[in-house]
Amino acid sequence: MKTLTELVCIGTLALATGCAHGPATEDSTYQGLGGQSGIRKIVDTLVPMITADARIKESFKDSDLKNLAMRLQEQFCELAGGPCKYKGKDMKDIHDGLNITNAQFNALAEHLQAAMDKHGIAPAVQNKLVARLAPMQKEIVTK
Ligand code: HEM
Repeated sequence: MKTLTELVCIGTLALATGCAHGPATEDSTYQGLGGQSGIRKIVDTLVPMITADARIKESFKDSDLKNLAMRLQEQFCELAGGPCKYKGKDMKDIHDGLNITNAQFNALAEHLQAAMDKHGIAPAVQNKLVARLAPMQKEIVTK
């Protein structure tokens, strides 16, 4: 078993190596999603799935779907460690008053996974993105 000192040394070495290569940006998830064009394809598959699903489509009846697609692309790109900045509204503010349930949140997450499957995204990469979206559940679900 490694001693604490050894572990600290390994950690320090890893940090030093990271610093030598510039700021540590975790972009393997972004690359795994296929970069900007891969993310665009996923979102372009996802949005029609959302608006066709009886469990959630009612919420989007007055929505600007072009704007939604653009914001989702920015958001997924940023969360995946890509070179984007989400410029949309605060997650709590935009979803407030929609009375979204856990089941509806899960429905959207399932569609996202199906869209990623359709574009051949590796399960480990899918899991990373979904794990980064998961903390938003408490901001989005109000019912
Ligand atoms: C993983 C879960 C979800 C994520 C990451 C997410 C993300 C987003 C984003 C980025 C926007 C755009 C904000 C903006 O326009 O500035 C948005 C808007 C919206 N979301 Fe969600 N959302 C999620 C779940 C849901 C669910 C489950 C529903 C409804 C059942 C929902 C309904 C809406 C509606 C109605 C809008 C407003 C669209 C518009 O009118 O422009 N969202 N969401």
